[in-house]
Amino acid sequence: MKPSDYKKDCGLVFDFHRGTTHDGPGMRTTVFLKGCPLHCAWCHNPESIDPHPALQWTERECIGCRTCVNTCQFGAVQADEEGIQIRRDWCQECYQCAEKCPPGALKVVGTYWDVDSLAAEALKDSMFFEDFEGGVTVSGGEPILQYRFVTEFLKKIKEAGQNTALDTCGLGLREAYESVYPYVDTFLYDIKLMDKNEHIRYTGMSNQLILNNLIWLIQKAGGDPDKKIWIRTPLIPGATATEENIEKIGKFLKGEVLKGIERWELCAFNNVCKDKYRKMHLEWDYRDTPLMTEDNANRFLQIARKYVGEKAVLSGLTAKD
Ligand SMILES: C[S@@+](CC[C@H](N)C(=O)[O-])C[C@H]1O[C@@H](n2cnc3c(N)ncnc32)[C@H](O)[C@@H]1O
Ligand code: SF4
Ligand code: SF4
Ligand code: SF4
Repeated sequence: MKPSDYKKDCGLVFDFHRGTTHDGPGMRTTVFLKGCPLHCAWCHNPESIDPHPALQWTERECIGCRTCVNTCQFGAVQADEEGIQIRRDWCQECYQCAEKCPPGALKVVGTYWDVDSLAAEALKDSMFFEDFEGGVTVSGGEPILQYRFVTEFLKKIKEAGQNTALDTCGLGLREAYESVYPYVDTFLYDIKLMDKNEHIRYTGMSNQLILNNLIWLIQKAGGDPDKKIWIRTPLIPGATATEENIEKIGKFLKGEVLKGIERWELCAFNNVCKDKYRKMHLEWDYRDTPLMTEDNANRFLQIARKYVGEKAVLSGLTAKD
C-alpha cells in the first residue's frame, strides 16, 4: 500500500506513541496527525508541520546502494557528497524509492488512515487504559487542522467507552472546536506566549484567536465535570521561559478563567528532536540548548503558583543541578 493512496475521508498520521504518561491523564496511546498552522522555533515534531507525506532520509541507515536514485523516473533522487537529496519540486509522490530502499533508510513520513483502522489500532491498548486510568490522545502537528477526521475518530474511541484527549495549540476555526467538543474529555490547550508580537516572532502567528478560542471553550465547558481543560506552556529558554511571560500567563489565567481549568502544566524544554532536524537538513536554533535545571524549572513553577496555586505543575525532563 502506498502512503499516497486512500486519501478520501482519511487522516494523515505520522506517528504513534504507546504507554505515554505525558499526553493527558494516566497512561495513554497518542496518535500524531500531520500538518500545523504554526511554526514554533522550538518544535520537537518538525516533521509534523508540512501537511503532506514527505520523504525522509536517515544517513546512518543508508548503505549507499543508489537503488533510490536508479528507481526514480523523474530524477528527483540525487546522490551527492552529502548523501541522498530529494528534489521536492520534481517529486511525483509515487514513493517507489522508499519502497525499494533495502534497509529502509528512505522512509515516508505520513500515512493515510481511515477512521475504523486507526481506531482499531489505537484501541489495541485499551486493556491497559482501565488499569492506568488512561485513554487515547490526538496530537500532532495540529490535530484540529484535520477536524472532520478527528471528530469521527474520537467518536469511535468514545463509542468504545474510552477516555479521549485533544492536544491543541488553539489555532483553529471555531466550527472545528465545536465539531470535536462532544467527543473530547480532556483538552490539552497550549498558551505559549502572552505577548502578541513575541508569539508572532516565535510561532509565525498571532495568539489572538488562540486566546479567544480558550475563553469560548472555558465558557462552553463551564460546570461540566466531564470536561477537563489543562493549559500547557512549554518552558523554552529565552523565549517562553521568562519571568515576564509566566507572570503574564498567570495573570490571564487567575480569577474567572481559572475556575474552568484543572491544571496548568509547565513543560520543560526537551531537545530529543535534535536528530530529526539533522535528518531533515534543517538548522535548529536550539540544537545546543541543554535541558533546564530542576532549580530553574522550579523558579517558573513558583511564579505560576502565585496565580493558580497547586493547579500549576511541572512536567518533562530536567537536568540535575
Ligand atoms: C508538538 S505539540 C502538538 C500539539 C499542538 N500543536 C500544540 O502545540 O499544542 C505537543 C506539545 O509539545 C510542546 N513542545 C513542542 N516542542 C517542545 C520542546 N522542544 N520542548 C518542550 N515542549 C515542546 C508543545 O508546546 C505542546 O504542548
Ligand atoms: S517518491 Fe517517486 S517521484 Fe518522488 S523521489 Fe521517490 S521515486 Fe521519485
Ligand atoms: S536505496 Fe536506501 S540505502 Fe540505497 S542509497 Fe538510497 S537511501 Fe541509501
Ligand atoms: S503548534 Fe505544536 S506542532 Fe505546531 S509547530 Fe508549535 S509545537 Fe509544533
